[in-house]
Amino acid sequence: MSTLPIASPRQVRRAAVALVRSDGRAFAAVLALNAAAALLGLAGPWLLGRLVDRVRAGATTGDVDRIGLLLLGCALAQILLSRQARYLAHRFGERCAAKVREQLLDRVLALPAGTAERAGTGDLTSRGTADSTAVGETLRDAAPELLVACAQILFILGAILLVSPLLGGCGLLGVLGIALASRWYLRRSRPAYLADRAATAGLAETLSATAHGARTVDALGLGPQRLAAGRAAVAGAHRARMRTLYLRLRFFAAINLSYAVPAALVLPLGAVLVAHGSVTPGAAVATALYLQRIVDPLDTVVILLENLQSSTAAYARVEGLAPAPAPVPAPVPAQGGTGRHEPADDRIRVSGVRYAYPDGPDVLHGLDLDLTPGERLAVVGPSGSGKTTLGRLLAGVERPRTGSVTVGGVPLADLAPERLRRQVVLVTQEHHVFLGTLRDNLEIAAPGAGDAALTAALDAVGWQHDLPDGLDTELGPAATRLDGARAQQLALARVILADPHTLVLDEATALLDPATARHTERALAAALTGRTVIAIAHRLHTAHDADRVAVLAGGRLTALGPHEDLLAEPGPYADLWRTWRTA
Ligand SMILES: Nc1ncnc2c1ncn2[C@@H]1O[C@H](COP(=O)(O)OP(=O)(O)OP(=O)(O)O)[C@@H](O)[C@H]1O
Repeated sequence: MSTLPIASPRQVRRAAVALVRSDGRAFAAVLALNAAAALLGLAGPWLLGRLVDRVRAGATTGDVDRIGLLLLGCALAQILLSRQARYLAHRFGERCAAKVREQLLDRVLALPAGTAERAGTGDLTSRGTADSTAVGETLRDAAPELLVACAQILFILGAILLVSPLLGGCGLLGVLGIALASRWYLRRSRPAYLADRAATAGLAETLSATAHGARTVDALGLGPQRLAAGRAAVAGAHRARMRTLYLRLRFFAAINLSYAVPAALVLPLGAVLVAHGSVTPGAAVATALYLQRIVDPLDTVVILLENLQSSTAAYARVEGLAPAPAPVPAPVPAQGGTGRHEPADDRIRVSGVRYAYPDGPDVLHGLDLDLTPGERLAVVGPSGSGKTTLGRLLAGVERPRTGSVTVGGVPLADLAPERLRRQVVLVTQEHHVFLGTLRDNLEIAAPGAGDAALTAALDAVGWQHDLPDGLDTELGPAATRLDGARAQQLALARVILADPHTLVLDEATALLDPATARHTERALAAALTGRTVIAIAHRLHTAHDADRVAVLAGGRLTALGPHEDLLAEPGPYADLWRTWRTA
Protein backbone atom coordinates (compact mmCIF):
# COMPACT_ATOMS: atom_id res chain seq x y z
CA MET A 1 0.00 0.00 0.00
CA SER A 2 1.22 3.50 -0.80
CA THR A 3 2.05 5.67 2.20
CA LEU A 4 1.85 8.76 0.01
CA PRO A 5 -1.48 10.49 -0.42
CA ILE A 6 -3.74 10.17 -3.47
CA ALA A 7 -5.79 13.15 -4.64
CA SER A 8 -9.59 12.98 -4.61
CA PRO A 9 -11.50 13.20 -7.94
CA ARG A 10 -12.39 16.80 -7.03
CA GLN A 11 -8.77 17.76 -6.47
CA VAL A 12 -7.80 16.09 -9.77
CA ARG A 13 -10.53 18.01 -11.62
CA ARG A 14 -9.41 21.27 -10.03
CA ALA A 15 -5.77 20.61 -10.89
CA ALA A 16 -6.65 19.69 -14.49
CA VAL A 17 -8.73 22.86 -14.92
CA ALA A 18 -5.89 24.98 -13.46
CA LEU A 19 -3.42 23.31 -15.79
CA VAL A 20 -5.58 23.91 -18.87
CA ARG A 21 -6.24 27.52 -17.79
CA SER A 22 -2.55 28.20 -17.47
CA ASP A 23 -2.39 27.79 -21.28
CA GLY A 24 -5.97 28.87 -21.93
CA ARG A 25 -5.40 30.68 -25.24
CA ALA A 26 -3.76 27.69 -26.88
CA PHE A 27 -6.54 25.45 -25.61
CA ALA A 28 -9.22 27.82 -26.94
CA ALA A 29 -7.48 27.90 -30.35
CA VAL A 30 -7.42 24.09 -30.44
CA LEU A 31 -11.10 23.95 -29.58
CA ALA A 32 -12.09 26.58 -32.14
CA LEU A 33 -10.17 24.90 -34.97
CA ASN A 34 -11.60 21.52 -34.07
CA ALA A 35 -15.13 22.87 -33.88
CA ALA A 36 -14.72 24.47 -37.32
CA ALA A 37 -13.38 21.19 -38.73
CA ALA A 38 -16.27 19.24 -37.18
CA LEU A 39 -18.81 21.67 -38.66
CA LEU A 40 -17.28 21.25 -42.10
CA GLY A 41 -17.48 17.48 -41.64
CA LEU A 42 -21.27 17.77 -41.39
CA ALA A 43 -21.52 19.14 -44.90
CA GLY A 44 -20.73 15.79 -46.58
CA PRO A 45 -23.85 13.75 -45.74
CA TRP A 46 -26.09 16.81 -46.14
CA LEU A 47 -24.70 17.52 -49.63
CA LEU A 48 -25.06 13.83 -50.58
CA GLY A 49 -28.70 13.90 -49.41
CA ARG A 50 -29.30 17.00 -51.52
CA LEU A 51 -27.65 15.27 -54.46
CA VAL A 52 -30.08 12.33 -54.17
CA ASP A 53 -33.09 14.66 -54.07
CA ARG A 54 -31.76 16.82 -56.95
CA VAL A 55 -31.09 13.78 -59.17
CA ARG A 56 -34.59 12.50 -58.47
CA ALA A 57 -35.92 15.93 -59.46
CA GLY A 58 -33.96 15.71 -62.76
CA ALA A 59 -30.80 17.71 -61.98
CA THR A 60 -28.31 18.65 -64.75
CA THR A 61 -24.69 17.46 -64.78
CA GLY A 62 -23.71 21.04 -63.92
CA ASP A 63 -25.71 20.76 -60.65
CA VAL A 64 -24.03 17.44 -59.84
CA ASP A 65 -20.57 18.89 -60.58
CA ARG A 66 -21.21 21.88 -58.34
CA ILE A 67 -22.26 19.67 -55.43
CA GLY A 68 -19.26 17.41 -56.10
CA LEU A 69 -16.89 20.39 -56.03
CA LEU A 70 -18.48 21.67 -52.82
CA LEU A 71 -18.00 18.21 -51.27
CA LEU A 72 -14.34 18.21 -52.26
CA GLY A 73 -13.78 21.74 -50.94
CA CYS A 74 -15.38 20.94 -47.60
CA ALA A 75 -13.31 17.76 -47.23
CA LEU A 76 -10.07 19.61 -48.05
CA ALA A 77 -10.79 22.48 -45.65
CA GLN A 78 -11.67 19.96 -42.95
CA ILE A 79 -8.37 18.13 -43.42
CA LEU A 80 -6.36 21.37 -43.21
CA LEU A 81 -8.18 22.63 -40.12
CA SER A 82 -7.86 19.25 -38.36
CA ARG A 83 -4.15 19.14 -39.15
CA GLN A 84 -3.55 22.58 -37.70
CA ALA A 85 -5.69 21.73 -34.65
CA ARG A 86 -3.71 18.56 -34.05
CA TYR A 87 -0.41 20.43 -34.32
CA LEU A 88 -1.53 23.06 -31.79
CA ALA A 89 -2.96 20.35 -29.51
CA HIS A 90 0.36 18.53 -29.45
CA ARG A 91 2.25 21.67 -28.54
CA PHE A 92 -0.31 22.46 -25.85
CA GLY A 93 -0.17 18.91 -24.47
CA GLU A 94 3.62 18.83 -24.36
CA ARG A 95 3.72 22.15 -22.49
CA CYS A 96 1.20 20.81 -19.97
CA ALA A 97 3.12 17.54 -19.57
CA ALA A 98 6.33 19.47 -18.91
CA LYS A 99 4.55 21.54 -16.24
CA VAL A 100 3.23 18.38 -14.56
CA ARG A 101 6.72 16.86 -14.46
CA GLU A 102 8.37 20.02 -13.14
CA GLN A 103 5.69 20.38 -10.49
CA LEU A 104 6.08 16.74 -9.47
CA LEU A 105 9.83 17.11 -9.15
CA ASP A 106 9.44 20.22 -6.97
CA ARG A 107 6.91 18.44 -4.79
CA VAL A 108 8.99 15.31 -4.37
CA LEU A 109 11.99 17.41 -3.39
CA ALA A 110 9.87 19.31 -0.88
CA LEU A 111 8.57 16.14 0.80
CA PRO A 112 9.64 15.77 4.42
CA ALA A 113 12.60 13.37 4.51
CA GLY A 114 10.75 10.90 6.75
CA THR A 115 7.76 10.77 4.38
CA ALA A 116 9.97 10.18 1.34
CA GLU A 117 11.88 7.43 3.16
CA ARG A 118 8.73 5.64 4.19
CA ALA A 119 7.18 5.93 0.73
CA GLY A 120 9.90 3.75 -0.76
CA THR A 121 11.57 4.19 -4.11
CA GLY A 122 9.00 2.14 -6.06
CA ASP A 123 6.05 4.41 -5.30
CA LEU A 124 7.95 7.65 -5.89
CA THR A 125 9.59 6.33 -9.05
CA SER A 126 6.35 5.12 -10.58
CA ARG A 127 4.65 8.46 -9.80
CA GLY A 128 7.53 10.28 -11.45
CA THR A 129 7.72 8.02 -14.52
CA ALA A 130 4.73 5.86 -15.54
CA ASP A 131 2.11 8.05 -13.85
CA SER A 132 3.30 11.44 -15.04
CA THR A 133 3.92 10.05 -18.54
CA ALA A 134 0.32 8.80 -18.61
CA VAL A 135 -0.92 12.27 -17.60
CA GLY A 136 1.27 13.93 -20.23
CA GLU A 137 0.10 11.60 -23.00
CA THR A 138 -3.52 12.12 -22.07
CA LEU A 139 -3.16 15.88 -22.16
CA ARG A 140 -1.29 15.72 -25.43
CA ASP A 141 -3.39 13.16 -27.29
CA ALA A 142 -6.53 12.12 -25.47
CA ALA A 143 -7.91 15.40 -24.10
CA PRO A 144 -8.00 17.31 -27.42
CA GLU A 145 -9.28 14.24 -29.31
CA LEU A 146 -11.96 13.69 -26.69
CA LEU A 147 -13.16 17.26 -26.98
CA VAL A 148 -13.19 17.05 -30.78
CA ALA A 149 -15.09 13.78 -30.70
CA CYS A 150 -17.65 15.18 -28.22
CA ALA A 151 -18.13 18.26 -30.42
CA GLN A 152 -18.55 16.03 -33.50
CA ILE A 153 -21.14 13.88 -31.75
CA LEU A 154 -23.12 16.94 -30.68
CA PHE A 155 -23.00 18.46 -34.17
CA ILE A 156 -23.94 15.19 -35.88
CA LEU A 157 -26.84 14.60 -33.47
CA GLY A 158 -28.02 18.15 -34.10
CA ALA A 159 -27.79 17.64 -37.86
CA ILE A 160 -29.66 14.31 -37.68
CA LEU A 161 -32.48 15.85 -35.68
CA LEU A 162 -32.67 18.77 -38.10
CA VAL A 163 -32.82 16.51 -41.15
CA SER A 164 -35.37 14.09 -39.68
CA PRO A 165 -36.42 14.13 -36.01
CA LEU A 166 -38.07 10.71 -36.32
CA LEU A 167 -35.05 8.96 -37.75
CA GLY A 168 -32.83 10.94 -35.43
CA GLY A 169 -34.58 9.20 -32.52
CA CYS A 170 -32.80 5.97 -33.57
CA GLY A 171 -29.48 7.69 -33.13
CA LEU A 172 -30.46 8.96 -29.69
CA LEU A 173 -31.36 5.39 -28.69
CA GLY A 174 -27.81 4.27 -29.42
CA VAL A 175 -26.34 7.24 -27.55
CA LEU A 176 -28.55 6.41 -24.55
CA GLY A 177 -27.19 2.84 -24.50
CA ILE A 178 -23.65 4.19 -24.58
CA ALA A 179 -24.38 6.69 -21.80
CA LEU A 180 -25.78 3.93 -19.54
CA ALA A 181 -22.85 1.60 -20.23
CA SER A 182 -20.40 4.43 -19.56
CA ARG A 183 -22.08 5.28 -16.26
CA TRP A 184 -21.80 1.65 -15.15
CA TYR A 185 -18.17 1.54 -16.19
CA LEU A 186 -17.04 4.87 -14.76
CA ARG A 187 -18.44 4.05 -11.32
CA ARG A 188 -16.35 0.90 -11.09
CA SER A 189 -13.25 1.75 -13.01
CA ARG A 190 -11.67 4.49 -10.82
CA PRO A 191 -11.10 2.26 -7.80
CA ALA A 192 -10.06 -0.59 -10.11
CA TYR A 193 -7.47 1.56 -11.90
CA LEU A 194 -6.18 3.04 -8.64
CA ALA A 195 -5.72 -0.49 -7.30
CA ASP A 196 -4.03 -1.49 -10.55
CA ARG A 197 -1.54 1.38 -10.37
CA ALA A 198 -0.87 0.78 -6.66
CA ALA A 199 -0.24 -2.93 -7.36
CA THR A 200 2.18 -2.02 -10.18
CA ALA A 201 4.03 0.36 -7.83
CA GLY A 202 4.11 -2.38 -5.16
CA LEU A 203 5.59 -4.79 -7.67
CA ALA A 204 8.27 -2.24 -8.64
CA GLU A 205 9.03 -1.65 -4.95
CA THR A 206 9.42 -5.39 -4.21
CA LEU A 207 11.59 -6.02 -7.23
CA SER A 208 13.80 -2.99 -6.64
CA ALA A 209 14.20 -3.89 -2.94
CA THR A 210 15.32 -7.40 -3.94
CA ALA A 211 17.72 -6.06 -6.57
CA HIS A 212 19.18 -3.38 -4.26
CA GLY A 213 19.59 -5.81 -1.40
CA ALA A 214 20.94 -8.64 -3.59
CA ARG A 215 24.06 -9.08 -1.47
CA THR A 216 22.10 -9.23 1.78
CA VAL A 217 19.66 -11.64 0.15
CA ASP A 218 22.56 -13.88 -0.88
CA ALA A 219 24.39 -13.59 2.42
CA LEU A 220 21.38 -14.46 4.55
CA GLY A 221 19.95 -17.07 2.17
CA LEU A 222 16.80 -14.96 1.75
CA GLY A 223 16.32 -16.06 -1.88
CA PRO A 224 13.17 -18.14 -1.30
CA GLN A 225 11.57 -15.39 0.81
CA ARG A 226 12.27 -12.67 -1.75
CA LEU A 227 11.03 -15.02 -4.47
CA ALA A 228 7.82 -15.57 -2.53
CA ALA A 229 7.45 -11.81 -1.98
CA GLY A 230 8.04 -11.24 -5.72
CA ARG A 231 5.47 -13.92 -6.64
CA ALA A 232 2.91 -12.40 -4.25
CA ALA A 233 3.49 -8.95 -5.76
CA VAL A 234 3.14 -10.35 -9.30
CA ALA A 235 -0.06 -12.17 -8.30
CA GLY A 236 -1.45 -8.96 -6.77
CA ALA A 237 -0.62 -6.97 -9.91
CA HIS A 238 -2.17 -9.74 -12.07
CA ARG A 239 -5.40 -9.75 -10.02
CA ALA A 240 -5.69 -5.97 -10.24
CA ARG A 241 -5.06 -6.04 -14.01
CA MET A 242 -7.64 -8.82 -14.55
CA ARG A 243 -10.25 -6.74 -12.75
CA THR A 244 -9.74 -3.78 -15.10
CA LEU A 245 -9.74 -6.17 -18.06
CA TYR A 246 -13.07 -7.66 -16.96
CA LEU A 247 -14.61 -4.19 -16.64
CA ARG A 248 -13.35 -3.25 -20.10
CA LEU A 249 -14.68 -6.44 -21.70
CA ARG A 250 -18.21 -5.90 -20.40
CA PHE A 251 -18.10 -2.23 -21.25
CA PHE A 252 -17.04 -2.74 -24.85
CA ALA A 253 -19.62 -5.49 -25.40
CA ALA A 254 -22.39 -3.08 -24.30
CA ILE A 255 -20.96 -0.33 -26.49
CA ASN A 256 -20.87 -2.51 -29.62
CA LEU A 257 -24.51 -3.41 -29.07
CA SER A 258 -25.38 0.27 -28.77
CA TYR A 259 -23.79 0.92 -32.18
CA ALA A 260 -25.61 -1.94 -33.87
CA VAL A 261 -29.13 -1.00 -32.72
CA PRO A 262 -29.49 2.41 -34.45
CA ALA A 263 -27.87 1.15 -37.65
CA ALA A 264 -30.24 -1.83 -37.72
CA LEU A 265 -33.30 0.33 -37.08
CA VAL A 266 -32.70 3.32 -39.34
CA LEU A 267 -32.81 1.55 -42.73
CA PRO A 268 -36.15 -0.33 -42.37
CA LEU A 269 -37.70 2.66 -40.56
CA GLY A 270 -36.36 5.02 -43.23
CA ALA A 271 -37.88 2.83 -45.99
CA VAL A 272 -41.29 2.87 -44.28
CA LEU A 273 -41.16 6.66 -43.75
CA VAL A 274 -40.15 7.29 -47.39
CA ALA A 275 -42.98 5.01 -48.57
CA HIS A 276 -45.44 7.08 -46.48
CA GLY A 277 -43.93 10.28 -47.80
CA SER A 278 -42.99 11.51 -44.30
CA VAL A 279 -39.33 12.02 -45.29
CA THR A 280 -37.58 12.47 -48.61
CA PRO A 281 -35.18 9.72 -49.80
CA GLY A 282 -32.43 12.35 -49.54
CA ALA A 283 -33.20 12.89 -45.83
CA ALA A 284 -33.17 9.10 -45.21
CA VAL A 285 -29.81 8.77 -47.00
CA ALA A 286 -28.35 11.74 -45.08
CA THR A 287 -29.56 10.32 -41.72
CA ALA A 288 -28.15 6.85 -42.49
CA LEU A 289 -24.82 8.47 -43.43
CA TYR A 290 -24.81 10.64 -40.30
CA LEU A 291 -25.51 7.60 -38.13
CA GLN A 292 -22.65 5.81 -39.79
CA ARG A 293 -20.44 8.87 -39.22
CA ILE A 294 -21.32 9.16 -35.55
CA VAL A 295 -19.82 5.72 -34.84
CA ASP A 296 -16.28 7.03 -35.28
CA PRO A 297 -16.39 9.86 -32.73
CA LEU A 298 -18.44 7.67 -30.36
CA ASP A 299 -15.77 5.01 -30.64
CA THR A 300 -13.13 7.64 -29.92
CA VAL A 301 -15.02 8.87 -26.84
CA VAL A 302 -15.44 5.34 -25.50
CA ILE A 303 -11.80 4.41 -25.98
CA LEU A 304 -10.62 7.73 -24.60
CA LEU A 305 -12.95 7.51 -21.60
CA GLU A 306 -11.25 4.24 -20.83
CA ASN A 307 -7.87 5.88 -21.30
CA LEU A 308 -9.03 8.88 -19.26
CA GLN A 309 -10.02 6.66 -16.34
CA SER A 310 -6.60 5.10 -16.25
CA SER A 311 -4.82 8.44 -16.53
CA THR A 312 -7.11 10.11 -14.00
CA ALA A 313 -5.92 7.45 -11.55
CA ALA A 314 -2.36 8.34 -12.56
CA TYR A 315 -3.08 12.06 -12.13
CA ALA A 316 -4.58 11.37 -8.69
CA ARG A 317 -1.26 9.81 -7.68
CA VAL A 318 0.78 12.65 -9.17
CA GLU A 319 -1.51 15.33 -7.68
CA GLY A 320 -1.53 13.48 -4.34
CA LEU A 321 1.89 14.98 -3.70
CA ALA A 322 0.47 18.51 -3.89
CA PRO A 323 1.18 20.17 -0.58
CA ALA A 324 -1.89 20.51 1.59
CA PRO A 325 -2.84 24.17 1.99
CA ALA A 326 -0.26 25.19 4.56
CA PRO A 327 -1.80 25.99 7.92
CA VAL A 328 -0.46 29.23 9.30
CA PRO A 329 1.91 27.95 11.97
CA ALA A 330 0.75 29.05 15.38
CA PRO A 331 3.27 31.06 17.34
CA VAL A 332 5.12 28.70 19.60
CA PRO A 333 4.44 29.46 23.20
CA ALA A 334 7.32 27.28 24.35
CA GLN A 335 9.29 28.55 27.26
CA GLY A 336 11.94 30.96 26.04
CA GLY A 337 10.24 31.10 22.63
CA THR A 338 9.53 34.41 21.01
CA GLY A 339 6.30 33.62 19.21
CA ARG A 340 8.02 34.55 15.91
CA HIS A 341 8.77 32.22 13.02
CA GLU A 342 12.47 33.05 12.95
CA PRO A 343 14.46 31.15 15.60
CA ALA A 344 15.37 33.58 18.38
CA ASP A 345 18.58 31.73 19.26
CA ASP A 346 20.35 28.37 18.80
CA ARG A 347 18.70 26.68 21.75
CA ILE A 348 17.06 23.33 21.03
CA ARG A 349 14.28 22.32 23.36
CA VAL A 350 12.28 19.08 23.47
CA SER A 351 9.07 19.33 25.47
CA GLY A 352 6.51 16.63 26.16
CA VAL A 353 7.40 14.76 22.96
CA ARG A 354 5.49 11.64 22.07
CA TYR A 355 6.11 9.94 18.75
CA ALA A 356 4.62 6.96 16.92
CA TYR A 357 5.58 5.54 13.52
CA PRO A 358 2.59 5.38 11.14
CA ASP A 359 0.01 2.88 12.37
CA GLY A 360 2.22 1.94 15.31
CA PRO A 361 2.17 2.52 19.07
CA ASP A 362 4.05 5.38 20.74
CA VAL A 363 7.79 4.69 20.85
CA LEU A 364 8.64 7.90 22.74
CA HIS A 365 6.51 8.66 25.78
CA GLY A 366 6.76 12.31 26.77
CA LEU A 367 10.39 13.40 26.53
CA ASP A 368 11.72 16.70 27.88
CA LEU A 369 15.25 17.84 27.10
CA ASP A 370 16.96 21.22 26.94
CA LEU A 371 20.23 21.56 25.08
CA THR A 372 22.76 24.19 25.97
CA PRO A 373 24.33 25.72 22.84
CA GLY A 374 27.83 24.34 22.31
CA GLU A 375 27.41 21.29 24.55
CA ARG A 376 28.05 17.67 23.60
CA LEU A 377 25.23 15.37 24.54
CA ALA A 378 25.47 11.60 24.20
CA VAL A 379 22.20 9.69 23.94
CA VAL A 380 22.56 6.11 25.19
CA GLY A 381 20.18 3.25 25.89
CA PRO A 382 19.46 -0.35 25.01
CA SER A 383 18.60 -1.31 21.45
CA GLY A 384 15.09 -0.18 20.52
CA SER A 385 14.90 2.40 23.32
CA GLY A 386 14.25 5.22 20.82
CA LYS A 387 17.70 6.80 20.33
CA THR A 388 17.54 6.99 16.54
CA THR A 389 13.94 8.19 16.66
CA LEU A 390 14.90 10.99 19.07
CA GLY A 391 17.83 11.90 16.80
CA ARG A 392 15.49 12.21 13.80
CA LEU A 393 13.12 14.42 15.79
CA LEU A 394 16.02 16.59 16.95
CA ALA A 395 17.11 16.98 13.32
CA GLY A 396 13.60 17.96 12.16
CA VAL A 397 13.32 14.86 9.94
CA GLU A 398 10.24 13.67 11.85
CA ARG A 399 7.54 15.72 13.54
CA PRO A 400 6.39 14.74 17.07
CA ARG A 401 2.88 13.33 17.46
CA THR A 402 2.38 15.62 20.45
CA GLY A 403 4.71 18.03 22.21
CA SER A 404 7.32 20.08 20.41
CA VAL A 405 10.94 20.11 19.30
CA THR A 406 11.93 23.75 18.84
CA VAL A 407 14.96 25.79 17.95
CA GLY A 408 14.90 29.30 19.33
CA GLY A 409 11.17 28.82 19.97
CA VAL A 410 10.25 27.67 16.43
CA PRO A 411 9.24 24.05 15.70
CA LEU A 412 12.11 22.48 13.75
CA ALA A 413 9.85 20.52 11.44
CA ASP A 414 8.11 23.76 10.33
CA LEU A 415 11.32 25.19 8.90
CA ALA A 416 11.84 25.07 5.15
CA PRO A 417 14.68 22.67 4.20
CA GLU A 418 17.21 25.46 3.48
CA ARG A 419 16.46 27.16 6.82
CA LEU A 420 16.47 23.87 8.71
CA ARG A 421 19.84 23.02 7.17
CA ARG A 422 21.33 26.14 8.76
CA GLN A 423 20.08 25.02 12.19
CA VAL A 424 20.54 21.26 12.49
CA VAL A 425 22.03 18.58 10.25
CA LEU A 426 21.73 14.82 10.79
CA VAL A 427 24.91 12.91 9.98
CA THR A 428 24.45 9.17 9.46
CA GLN A 429 26.39 6.39 7.79
CA GLU A 430 24.66 7.06 4.51
CA HIS A 431 26.73 9.44 2.41
CA HIS A 432 25.13 9.73 -0.94
CA VAL A 433 27.28 10.96 -3.79
CA PHE A 434 25.00 12.59 -6.35
CA LEU A 435 25.61 12.29 -10.07
CA GLY A 436 27.37 15.47 -11.13
CA THR A 437 30.60 17.25 -10.43
CA LEU A 438 32.35 17.54 -7.08
CA ARG A 439 31.26 21.19 -7.11
CA ASP A 440 27.57 20.19 -7.63
CA ASN A 441 27.87 17.76 -4.74
CA LEU A 442 29.16 20.46 -2.43
CA GLU A 443 26.90 23.27 -3.58
CA ILE A 444 23.86 21.25 -2.56
CA ALA A 445 24.65 22.33 0.99
CA ALA A 446 25.43 25.96 0.17
CA PRO A 447 24.04 27.13 -3.16
CA GLY A 448 26.13 29.92 -4.61
CA ALA A 449 29.14 29.41 -2.34
CA GLY A 450 32.24 30.34 -4.29
CA ASP A 451 35.08 27.94 -5.14
CA ALA A 452 37.16 29.37 -2.29
CA ALA A 453 34.54 28.36 0.29
CA LEU A 454 34.17 24.90 -1.29
CA THR A 455 37.93 24.33 -1.26
CA ALA A 456 38.20 25.56 2.34
CA ALA A 457 35.51 23.06 3.43
CA LEU A 458 37.37 20.26 1.62
CA ASP A 459 40.64 21.32 3.28
CA ALA A 460 38.98 21.27 6.69
CA VAL A 461 38.02 17.61 6.35
CA GLY A 462 41.53 16.64 5.14
CA TRP A 463 40.53 16.10 1.49
CA GLN A 464 43.39 15.11 -0.82
CA HIS A 465 43.04 17.32 -3.87
CA ASP A 466 43.95 14.55 -6.31
CA LEU A 467 40.88 14.32 -8.56
CA PRO A 468 41.69 14.80 -12.25
CA ASP A 469 39.56 17.91 -12.82
CA GLY A 470 39.43 19.27 -9.27
CA LEU A 471 36.00 20.68 -8.46
CA ASP A 472 34.88 19.94 -12.02
CA THR A 473 35.51 16.19 -11.71
CA GLU A 474 32.38 14.22 -12.61
CA LEU A 475 31.43 11.81 -9.81
CA GLY A 476 29.29 8.71 -10.08
CA PRO A 477 29.44 5.03 -11.04
CA ALA A 478 30.22 5.80 -14.69
CA ALA A 479 32.81 8.51 -13.86
CA THR A 480 35.05 8.93 -10.82
CA ARG A 481 33.91 6.70 -7.94
CA LEU A 482 34.60 7.73 -4.37
CA ASP A 483 35.34 5.06 -1.76
CA GLY A 484 33.50 5.03 1.60
CA ALA A 485 35.97 7.29 3.40
CA ARG A 486 36.04 9.87 0.60
CA ALA A 487 32.25 9.84 0.38
CA GLN A 488 32.09 10.46 4.11
CA GLN A 489 34.61 13.30 3.87
CA LEU A 490 32.50 14.80 1.12
CA ALA A 491 29.41 14.53 3.34
CA LEU A 492 31.25 16.22 6.21
CA ALA A 493 32.49 18.99 3.91
CA ARG A 494 28.83 19.52 3.03
CA VAL A 495 28.07 19.85 6.75
CA ILE A 496 30.79 22.49 7.12
CA LEU A 497 29.36 24.39 4.16
CA ALA A 498 25.78 24.19 5.49
CA ASP A 499 27.23 25.55 8.75
CA PRO A 500 24.46 24.47 11.14
CA HIS A 501 24.87 25.33 14.81
CA THR A 502 23.84 21.79 15.82
CA LEU A 503 24.75 18.32 14.55
CA VAL A 504 23.03 15.05 15.30
CA LEU A 505 25.43 12.15 14.76
CA ASP A 506 23.81 8.75 14.35
CA GLU A 507 26.45 6.05 13.91
CA ALA A 508 28.38 8.41 11.67
CA THR A 509 31.53 6.28 11.81
CA ALA A 510 30.29 3.00 13.25
CA LEU A 511 30.70 0.65 10.32
CA LEU A 512 33.97 1.91 8.89
CA ASP A 513 37.16 -0.11 9.14
CA PRO A 514 39.64 1.24 11.76
CA ALA A 515 41.97 2.92 9.24
CA THR A 516 39.09 4.63 7.47
CA ALA A 517 37.45 5.52 10.78
CA ARG A 518 40.63 7.25 11.99
CA HIS A 519 40.73 9.23 8.81
CA THR A 520 37.08 10.10 9.08
CA GLU A 521 37.20 10.97 12.74
CA ARG A 522 39.68 13.70 11.90
CA ALA A 523 37.25 15.04 9.32
CA LEU A 524 34.44 14.67 11.81
CA ALA A 525 36.34 16.58 14.48
CA ALA A 526 36.71 19.45 11.99
CA ALA A 527 32.99 19.39 11.31
CA LEU A 528 32.11 19.36 15.02
CA THR A 529 34.22 22.31 16.08
CA GLY A 530 32.16 25.07 17.62
CA ARG A 531 28.81 23.32 17.26
CA THR A 532 26.27 21.74 19.59
CA VAL A 533 26.58 17.98 19.11
CA ILE A 534 24.06 15.27 19.91
CA ALA A 535 25.77 11.90 19.48
CA ILE A 536 23.52 8.87 19.33
CA ALA A 537 25.87 6.48 21.10
CA HIS A 538 25.21 2.96 20.02
CA ARG A 539 28.55 2.14 21.69
CA LEU A 540 29.16 3.54 25.12
CA HIS A 541 32.69 4.82 24.72
CA THR A 542 31.32 7.87 22.85
CA ALA A 543 29.34 8.77 25.97
CA HIS A 544 32.48 9.01 28.06
CA ASP A 545 33.68 12.16 26.26
CA ALA A 546 30.35 13.98 26.27
CA ASP A 547 29.42 16.93 28.51
CA ARG A 548 26.15 15.25 29.42
CA VAL A 549 24.64 11.84 28.87
CA ALA A 550 20.91 11.23 28.28
CA VAL A 551 19.83 7.68 29.08
CA LEU A 552 16.78 6.34 27.26
CA ALA A 553 14.89 3.20 28.18
CA GLY A 554 11.63 2.12 26.56
CA GLY A 555 11.13 5.54 25.00
CA ARG A 556 11.55 7.43 28.28
CA LEU A 557 14.38 9.58 29.58
CA THR A 558 15.56 7.73 32.68
CA ALA A 559 18.69 9.72 33.57
CA LEU A 560 20.44 12.91 32.44
CA GLY A 561 23.75 14.36 33.57
CA PRO A 562 27.54 14.27 33.20
CA HIS A 563 29.12 10.83 32.78
CA GLU A 564 30.94 10.95 36.13
CA ASP A 565 27.84 12.02 38.08
CA LEU A 566 25.65 9.34 36.52
CA LEU A 567 28.29 6.70 37.12
CA ALA A 568 28.67 7.74 40.76
CA GLU A 569 25.10 6.85 41.64
CA PRO A 570 23.37 3.52 41.15
CA GLY A 571 20.95 3.72 38.25
CA PRO A 572 20.33 2.82 34.61
CA TYR A 573 23.52 4.43 33.34
CA ALA A 574 25.77 2.72 35.87
CA ASP A 575 24.06 -0.59 34.95
CA LEU A 576 24.55 0.02 31.23
CA TRP A 577 28.20 0.98 31.76
CA ARG A 578 28.89 -2.12 33.86
CA THR A 579 27.23 -4.38 31.28
CA TRP A 580 29.22 -2.77 28.49
CA ARG A 581 32.56 -2.98 30.36
CA THR A 582 32.07 -6.63 31.21
CA ALA A 583 30.71 -7.64 27.79
N1 LIG B 1 10.63 2.79 10.60
C1 LIG B 1 10.05 2.28 11.69
N2 LIG B 1 8.77 1.87 11.66
C2 LIG B 1 8.15 1.38 12.77
N3 LIG B 1 8.76 1.24 13.97
C3 LIG B 1 10.04 1.62 14.06
C4 LIG B 1 10.76 2.17 12.93
N4 LIG B 1 12.03 2.47 13.34
C5 LIG B 1 12.08 2.13 14.65
N5 LIG B 1 10.91 1.64 15.09
C6 LIG B 1 10.58 1.20 16.44
O1 LIG B 1 10.74 2.30 17.30
C7 LIG B 1 11.35 1.90 18.52
C8 LIG B 1 12.61 2.74 18.75
O2 LIG B 1 13.52 2.45 17.72
P1 LIG B 1 14.90 3.22 17.51
O3 LIG B 1 15.51 2.76 16.23
O4 LIG B 1 14.65 4.68 17.67
O5 LIG B 1 15.73 2.67 18.74
P2 LIG B 1 17.30 2.73 18.96
O6 LIG B 1 17.45 2.97 20.41
O7 LIG B 1 17.94 3.68 18.02
O8 LIG B 1 17.72 1.24 18.61
P3 LIG B 1 19.14 0.72 18.00
O9 LIG B 1 20.20 1.06 18.99
O10 LIG B 1 18.91 -0.75 17.88
O11 LIG B 1 19.28 1.41 16.68
C9 LIG B 1 11.64 0.42 18.39
O12 LIG B 1 10.62 -0.27 19.07
C10 LIG B 1 11.57 0.14 16.92
O13 LIG B 1 11.06 -1.15 16.70
